[in-house]
Amino acid sequence: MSDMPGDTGLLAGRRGERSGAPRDAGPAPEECSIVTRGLTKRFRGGQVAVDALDLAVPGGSVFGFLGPNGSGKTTTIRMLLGLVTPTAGTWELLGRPMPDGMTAVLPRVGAVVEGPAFYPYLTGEANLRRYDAADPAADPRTATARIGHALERVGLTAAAGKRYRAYSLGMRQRLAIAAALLGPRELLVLDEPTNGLDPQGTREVRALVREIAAEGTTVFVSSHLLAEVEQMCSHVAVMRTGRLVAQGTIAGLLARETVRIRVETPDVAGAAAVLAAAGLTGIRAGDGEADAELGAEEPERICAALVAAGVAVRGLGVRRPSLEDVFVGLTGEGFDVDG
Ligand SMILES: Nc1ncnc2c1ncn2[C@@H]1O[C@H](COP(=O)(O)OP(=O)(O)OP(=O)(O)O)[C@@H](O)[C@H]1O
Repeated sequence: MSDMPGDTGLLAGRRGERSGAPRDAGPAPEECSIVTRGLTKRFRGGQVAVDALDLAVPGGSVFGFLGPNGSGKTTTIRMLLGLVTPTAGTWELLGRPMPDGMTAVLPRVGAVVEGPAFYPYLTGEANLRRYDAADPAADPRTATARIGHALERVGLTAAAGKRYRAYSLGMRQRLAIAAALLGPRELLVLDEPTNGLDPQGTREVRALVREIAAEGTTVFVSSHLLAEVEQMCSHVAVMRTGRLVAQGTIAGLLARETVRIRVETPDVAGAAAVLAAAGLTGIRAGDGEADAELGAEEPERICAALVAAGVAVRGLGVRRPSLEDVFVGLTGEGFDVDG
């Protein structure tokens, strides 16, 4: 998704405070499915759950809304959908200012926010039929086709006649997504869709999210799992205690970090000299290994230079930064990947 608007990592908050912060303003608001400005929620008792949030979710993106438990993700999603009233700030969904545009926009938005209430003794299909019948905008004459299509979209056609209680956790979550997809949706909002799922269920949901996005629906998905967001999303925003730490494309955020080359060798001094001669910087000579910032240099050229210089190479590796490295760099602390 390299043609996304704003294909650079963005620092959140007041730009320019941090030296070297990109000054890219991000995607234009009219290209965004979700825009928030200064969105804030202070609960009674004074706790600020979401603090002056500025989000820009480009249309067509799979946008990961990442943060540890309690960082304000669910509260944000509930504000976006009109389930919680913000204390301050404004927001737009699909180009319409909220909450005024709610009635017009919400039919174009699918959401799985709380665990959906499905009847265990009904089949998946019958449960969807109940959901569909409860929607006053849904034409009952086309219900069967709509339900069939939703089941097909989430890969549950073969299991449509099974009772919900016999569904695996992954199938249950896929049924919840099917319920959110009963109408044609331009935006799908999922709050921690893989929470509590086993690895198989997680894979199913991840694949489904990618498919839905490939069909053109913008997906806004919250998660406390870094690796999951890295695998599933084109964009990410990171929350920490109610505040936005960073947002942008994953590629853009990763590009901020340095790729390093590491040489395992008994001749550390010789290796360091070759790395320096190749013009690499940030050289570190350790116990049995030397490493340096690779920059735009090609690892195979470094390998050839080491061999040509007679340096005995036991191992050679290129370390590409992970999203976690980015967050450590941005926040100065680690991210609890397991929540
Ligand atoms: N109704 C409420 N009244 C008071 N405080 C609340 C309320 N709802 C949430 N909070 C608090 O606001 C903060 C943010 O909670 P929120 O549920 O939005 O975080 P989250 O990132 O979605 O975490 P989780 O994944 O655990 O739901 C938390 O400290 C939470 O205790």
